[in-house]
Amino acid sequence: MYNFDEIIDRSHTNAMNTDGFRSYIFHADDTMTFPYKDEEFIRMWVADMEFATPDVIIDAIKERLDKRIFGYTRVFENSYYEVFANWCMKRYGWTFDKNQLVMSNGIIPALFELVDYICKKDEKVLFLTPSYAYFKYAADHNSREYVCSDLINIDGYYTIDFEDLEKKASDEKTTLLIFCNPHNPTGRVWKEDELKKVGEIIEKHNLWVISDEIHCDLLRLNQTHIPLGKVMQDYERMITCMAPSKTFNMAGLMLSHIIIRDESLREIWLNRHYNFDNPLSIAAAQAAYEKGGIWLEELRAYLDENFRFTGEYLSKNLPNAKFKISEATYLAWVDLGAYFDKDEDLPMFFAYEAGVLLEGGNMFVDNSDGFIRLNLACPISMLKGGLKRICEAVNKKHEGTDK
Ligand SMILES: Cc1ncc(COP(=O)(O)O)c(C/N=C2\CONC2=O)c1O
Repeated sequence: MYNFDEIIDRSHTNAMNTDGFRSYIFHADDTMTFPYKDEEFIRMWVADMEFATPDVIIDAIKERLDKRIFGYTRVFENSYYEVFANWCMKRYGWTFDKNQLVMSNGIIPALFELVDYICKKDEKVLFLTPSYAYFKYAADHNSREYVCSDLINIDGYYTIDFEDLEKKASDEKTTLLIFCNPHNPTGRVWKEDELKKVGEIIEKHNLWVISDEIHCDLLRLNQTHIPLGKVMQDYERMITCMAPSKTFNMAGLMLSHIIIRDESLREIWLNRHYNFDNPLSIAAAQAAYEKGGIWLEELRAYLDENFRFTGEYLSKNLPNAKFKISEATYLAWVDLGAYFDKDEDLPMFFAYEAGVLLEGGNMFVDNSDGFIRLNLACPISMLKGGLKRICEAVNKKHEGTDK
């Protein structure tokens, strides 16, 4: 049994989570002050976990350290591919040809590059909203126009507006769909019928599609991930992005898998990459997929309980909040529209009034006003403290009103 209740001190580790919030959330420098000391904040924002990376991964890194030489390295041994391909087959019933796999030190940098390789200057990038903001930034960074298709929200359960998606996909200048599967921030796990409809639209309009599946292992226990590539087995204009970074809390090791089916696009990528990788990251990733399954199942059970607790706590203490337990990710997407005006800066409110760092609607491109996103990948004691502060701050704001 792993101890997910353990509070781990992350100070002096150059963690984005503890040291990067002023610039990332508030676009401010270190002179920005709050009524709370930095160490007094309860951090529920950036998507990494407060849990120790699995011991099997740490042991693999230590074993590689004992080899004592860290020269130029890339994945040469077939065992790496076999371990990852086996993981995909066992957990998703899907795999891919070894020659389609390239490595990237992150999915964000891969998105930034792929938009440039795929979309001509006057072409557009399409994605669903609310959205992880880096889909927008990948278009902005490359001076490509982006187009959003708003998801339909019915009492906190989000579905794809296929009519709107089709309409936007039919624009001949829209050539790339960035598809988030599972979806951040709504937590949806797209089902086979939904994926088939998306696939039909992609094929009909001959779109390129990047299926960003970074959250695909962080499922509630009753969910199963279906890669888009499994539904579109023969579609060449597809890139699938996966990584151990979210699953095993190793984003700082900067290793992700980009599976590029189209040979000419893969050639462009390889020609632009001096593609060496960090030997410690390779050792970590291989151990994760080879031996991390037991830890992952215990993590999933712990997260399911954190989600259950969150649902109960909010319904008791913030009855007008709308919240559906995410089908995947460790991110809770909570509609506080009943308590705040549309243009309220929610991250600022909760940092000042509750001492909680969280991400808020205006950080998810569009179709997200009045929402907060809470990272639940933390010990239950931390979660209880964060939820208590959040609810007290909202209720204090509304003291004397009927909300
Ligand atoms: C959908 C999605 N794609 C890519 C990434 C980042 O990939 P990387 O470059 O690390 O390989 C994230 C991380 N999501 C984060 C990170 O902090 N807050 C979030 O929502 C993500 O949610």
